[in-house]
Amino acid sequence: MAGEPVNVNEFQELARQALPKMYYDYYTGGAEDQHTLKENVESFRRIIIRPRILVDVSKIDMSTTILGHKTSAPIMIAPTAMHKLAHHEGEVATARGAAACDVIMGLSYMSTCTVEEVASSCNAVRFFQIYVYKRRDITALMVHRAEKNGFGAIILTADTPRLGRREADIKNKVDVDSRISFNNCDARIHAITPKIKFLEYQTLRSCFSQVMQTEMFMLTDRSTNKTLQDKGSNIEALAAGTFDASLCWKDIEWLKSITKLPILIKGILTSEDAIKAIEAGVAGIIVSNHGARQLDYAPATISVLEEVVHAVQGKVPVFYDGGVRRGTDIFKALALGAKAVLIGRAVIYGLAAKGELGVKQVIQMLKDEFELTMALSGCCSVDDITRSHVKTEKERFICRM
Ligand SMILES: Cc1cc2nc3c(=O)[nH]c(=O)nc-3n(C[C@H](O)[C@H](O)[C@H](O)COP(=O)(O)O)c2cc1C
Ligand SMILES: CCCCC(=O)C(=O)O
Repeated sequence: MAGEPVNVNEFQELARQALPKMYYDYYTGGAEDQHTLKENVESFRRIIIRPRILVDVSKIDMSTTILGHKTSAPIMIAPTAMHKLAHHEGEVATARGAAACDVIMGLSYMSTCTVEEVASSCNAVRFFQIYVYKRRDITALMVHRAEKNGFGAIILTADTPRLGRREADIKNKVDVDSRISFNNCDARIHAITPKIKFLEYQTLRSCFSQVMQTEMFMLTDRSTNKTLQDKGSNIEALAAGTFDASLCWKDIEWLKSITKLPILIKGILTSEDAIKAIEAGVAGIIVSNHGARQLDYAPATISVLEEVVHAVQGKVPVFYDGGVRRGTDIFKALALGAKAVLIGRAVIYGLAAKGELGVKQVIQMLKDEFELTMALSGCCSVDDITRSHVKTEKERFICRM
């Protein structure tokens, strides 16, 4: 590619060049046929913007407030795992990029920098995403560490009782570089499980096999005594061994009992679940299909946003993620009722291409595109963006009838 990247797709190409194939595939991939993966992006293309003209757009204000935090634009960093696979500075670089652009940083439970490192690296407003482990005590400790380190909310990811089937990862037998470990987990294990304090976490692989003895991970197929790594995705195996597939609605009560932080629930795709989430007392909903990495043939996220927004009736803010690659996508999601969007892969592409600078450039690019979209649509503030600014495919179809 000649010159500097001018859009997210060009950053994706730089990331492809920068990363070992195994990691690039992990970051970009979706589940099974990757039908939903394509639809997440394609469905945005089928929504048309209805611009208004002759509005004074000489001043555009993109800022908004998310759970009481003022932010420069309705954009957050989605929690995504293991940023050190993309860049040696990992989540610290991502958080600094977010801080530089004055947007909120979502930190993954499966991060390769600790909550303490991220907290001390910059002043980004940060939310902490959790998976709930079979070992609830471990998850509780992670929540307390996030709380102690000034995180502003807990994002409970609720669409991952098991990891989706990502076939590239299976083929690649995706594994993690031996210099990298889930630092958050390491520190946590040392802190709360004195019995295994003596263990050396030299490599992630040895971490896996050692921790297996504590029955947190079950990386060994007991019938053949072969590690799963010989068979398929190590990341899937990690999730299978640690994530609590019995997690259900009543557990939100448990989460509320261990933290005062507001809880956002991530992974809602239906009005039924949106209503349950409100009944459970969450502070906000993230409409998400996990970047199409979980259930293939789940709906494209943008196609169900409005259903959820209607069910929620303004009781809590509704956030959106999935397939956002352009400022116009952000505009469309807001027009359909989202308070803000979370950006997953696009940020990783920036990180892989250029570290902190790349994260900053990707977010800035999306902000610039969004600002231009607002101006060309006749919207001066995010509150000016209304449902009448877009037409969905269904509405266009009805018009033709
Ligand atoms: C490589 C990768 C890792 C992810 N890891 C996590 C994670 O650790 N926790 C989580 O809740 N979601 C995770 N997600 C899902 C994102 O938070 C988000 O829902 C998704 O990336 C949004 O779609 P997009 O990538 O098209 O923007 C991950 C997504 C990707 C692509
Ligand atoms: C065990 C790590 C899971 C990270 C994740 O959520 C994803 O890859 O989508």
